Amino acid sequence: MSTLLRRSSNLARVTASSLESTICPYSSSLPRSLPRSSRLGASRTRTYATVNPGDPNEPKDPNNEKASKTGKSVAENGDKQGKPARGFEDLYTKTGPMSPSPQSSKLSKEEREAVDRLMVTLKKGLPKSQSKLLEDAFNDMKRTGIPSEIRAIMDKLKDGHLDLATAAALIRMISGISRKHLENIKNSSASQNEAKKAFNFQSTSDGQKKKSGDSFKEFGVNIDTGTFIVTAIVGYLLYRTVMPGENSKEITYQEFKTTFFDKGLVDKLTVLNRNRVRVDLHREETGRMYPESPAQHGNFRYYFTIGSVEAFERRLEDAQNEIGIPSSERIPVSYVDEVPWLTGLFSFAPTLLFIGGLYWLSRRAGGGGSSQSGIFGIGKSRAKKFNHETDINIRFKDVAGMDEAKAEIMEFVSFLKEPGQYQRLGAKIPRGALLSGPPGTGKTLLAKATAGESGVPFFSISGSEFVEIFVGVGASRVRDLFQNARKNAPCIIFIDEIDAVGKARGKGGFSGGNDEREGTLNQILTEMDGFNTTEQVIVLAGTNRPDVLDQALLRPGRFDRQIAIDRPTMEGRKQIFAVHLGKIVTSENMEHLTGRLAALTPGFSGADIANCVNEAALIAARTSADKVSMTHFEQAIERVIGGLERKSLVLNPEERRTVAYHEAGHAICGWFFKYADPLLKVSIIPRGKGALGYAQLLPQGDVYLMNVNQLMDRMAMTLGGRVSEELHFPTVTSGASDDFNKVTRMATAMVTKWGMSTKIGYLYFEDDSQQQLHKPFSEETARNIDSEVRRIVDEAYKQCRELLVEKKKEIGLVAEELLSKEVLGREDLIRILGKRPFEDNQEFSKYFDGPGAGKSAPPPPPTEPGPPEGNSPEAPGGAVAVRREDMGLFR
Ligand SMILES: Nc1ncnc2c1ncn2[C@@H]1O[C@H](COP(=O)(O)OP(=O)(O)OP(=O)(O)O)[C@@H](O)[C@H]1O
Repeated sequence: MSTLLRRSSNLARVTASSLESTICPYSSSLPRSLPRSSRLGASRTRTYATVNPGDPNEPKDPNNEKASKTGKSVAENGDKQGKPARGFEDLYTKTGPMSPSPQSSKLSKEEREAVDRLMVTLKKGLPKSQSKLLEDAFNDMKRTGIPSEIRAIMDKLKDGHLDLATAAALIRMISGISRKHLENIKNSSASQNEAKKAFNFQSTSDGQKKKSGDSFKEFGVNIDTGTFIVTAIVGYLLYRTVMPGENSKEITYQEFKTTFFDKGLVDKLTVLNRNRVRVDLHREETGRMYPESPAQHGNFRYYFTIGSVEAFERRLEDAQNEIGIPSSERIPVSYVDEVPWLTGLFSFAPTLLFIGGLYWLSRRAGGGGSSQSGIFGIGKSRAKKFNHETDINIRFKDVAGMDEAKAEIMEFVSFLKEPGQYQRLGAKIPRGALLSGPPGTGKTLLAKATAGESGVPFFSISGSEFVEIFVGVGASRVRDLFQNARKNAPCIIFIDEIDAVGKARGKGGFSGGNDEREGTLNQILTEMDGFNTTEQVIVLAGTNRPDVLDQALLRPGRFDRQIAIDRPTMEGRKQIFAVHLGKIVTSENMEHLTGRLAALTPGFSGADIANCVNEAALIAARTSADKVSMTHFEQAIERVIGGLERKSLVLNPEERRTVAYHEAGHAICGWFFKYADPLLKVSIIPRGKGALGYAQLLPQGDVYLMNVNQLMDRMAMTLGGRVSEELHFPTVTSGASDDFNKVTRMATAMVTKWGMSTKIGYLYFEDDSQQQLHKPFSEETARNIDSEVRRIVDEAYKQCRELLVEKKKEIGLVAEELLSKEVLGREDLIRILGKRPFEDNQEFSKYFDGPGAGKSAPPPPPTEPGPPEGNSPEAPGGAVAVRREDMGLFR
């Protein structure tokens, strides 16, 4: 047989006979000669691979037919059957993002099968609704084919080429498809509904529904649809082209020669990158000879490796000479330097990364429940709009206390209600008001009440919501917010925590990179300037740190009014309790209850009070009580101040004894020092963090100033625990460390801030808490401060020791009773120690010694006006305001 093969004239015969004998032994209808012309084979192969839309053998799509009659494209017909895959429509129309080609290219059978396989794989990883969408997209694609431009690109890819121009065309086309798709869907409410259904998205519930925000929301949803289609196309292309296992097979040169070349099946050869040869076969002949072979499929190729091009050419030449192929019919060989697919893909990577990144950002920016989703909503304001008719039911009556602040802000209300009255007289209303004060003092509440009273919409946003990682987003959100507000005028904008964006510029310190924040602030400044005097938009802002704000914000014409809202006074607390107790079921006498609770909670903010009332109700519910009683309120306050009872913490008897004597020391001091605050309760039940016991002393009303006597008594009382330990035990414990901390800070403040040391004089030195490199005083002054602090503390110690030595027996009585009962109230102390030898403040006596006071169950919780520490905020005029955080328990 080998001799025969060497004779070229016998080739056809041998090939035919071998076919007859090995594959189709009974077929006599085979052509006697097989085509040698590679061109003929190639054209047949192409016809097989790509079915032309006009191919008479293809079943005719009625819509296509109709379309061709009317001159319309498939997409333009738009009915169910003929509708192209969503996102492809414009590729068939003149207005599409691509060149106006009305051509589409149907998928071949094998391509349809490949799409099915791909679909099965992809669907595995998708949720149901989305896999349905993907299936629809693929089915549409199978039904209507793919745009001819994509076909062209695929053909190129099939040939193994991926030049940059093709890659760019692909990207351009895909982005064109998705852009056009989005535009279409945005304009088409029908499509919106479909997308909504598919994704089961919730619609927003607020009143803005019809406004621009919503279209963005749906826009965001449809991005997904577009993405699916684009994904489908890219996935398909990649699948068809990248999966080498399906489309190619490596063989050796010997296999190539004996299996294909010698049998005349080779159509053409392509030398790739000078080291590999791709074999294109005559499909039909191969199919006949090897019906099982994948080589008969349109895009299947064999490859073999060569050592060098010269050697390959020589071998091929010899082989062709051997079988006698005339030079005119030699197998064509072409040479291609191609970018391998993976390399090509890598060159794609930046673009893909970019597209993926944008997509991811769009998802991220759309999160957080904002009314806009997608990258397109990133510059939109996230302010929540409260509708005055439905959402804001807060009025001034709900804001207790702060009468001055209310009076101040009332002017805004009357301007919004009756602007004419002001405008007639040529008065300009202040643009905005800055509400400043500690957390939870009711700033937001007051702003809401202002909106509620004036009956206008209320936009609420927090300063931090302006800030994004992108430069310019903050400013754009500010612009959007003010634009919205102008459209809804008259209205109120409330920017909470404005210090997040309103910090003084140029004070970034080492942090740098504050451009975005500054840009946002500048935009706020500009917008506030931008209102004309008749525009009824009031800007209210809240902050805990008015001191750090940029001065430009505070100048007249911007936040003209600065309203300081401090923690409520005794009277304020009563009113706030009254507001919150309104919702609670209790049979206590309201007047007495609110007064007593207010007395128990010096330094509490409105939010603390609201929390206490709620806690009390929870405690009552936990104990299945049918109403909330004084006991519950007191337990709640104790819990808020002292922390949770730590029942699991079991002290050994010796420790328990030490704690009892320590607390008894504090209690005796509180009882017998004239200027100490009256004692309310002593306990040796561990609570909160590290408190093994505590003595609770209650300030007689709100304290704003303290004199030297009060300070000395308080320091002496603070040292009472340690002194008692010294008097009753052979050694002392570490339990007094917190007391020493307080005493030292108090004495230091007396020396360095309050001018209470004659040696240092009337000087004020900043705290050293910021670890300044250079102390603002000399070494000598430092030594003097040290010695003065020491002297004051020593004096307090002496004072305390003198008292406790004298009252050693009483300490023992209190401590032993404490050991047996764990908690002693005021009544117990009166029983053990007799009446306090000093007159108590009337208000205090009314709630704690009066006729009603005894009724209240186990005495209440811990609070004690904190020592006027060095860092405690000072009220105007140097008065020291008592803050809740300054209040400590005498542990
Ligand atoms: N004067 C008040 N009257 C009634 N309730 C109050 C008052 N002040 C505060 N509250 C209660 O405290 C809660 C929190 O108050 P709000 O949010 O207004 O504090 P804020 O000053 O804005 O706090 P932050 O500075 O932390 O934002 C309110 O919802 C309300 O229940």
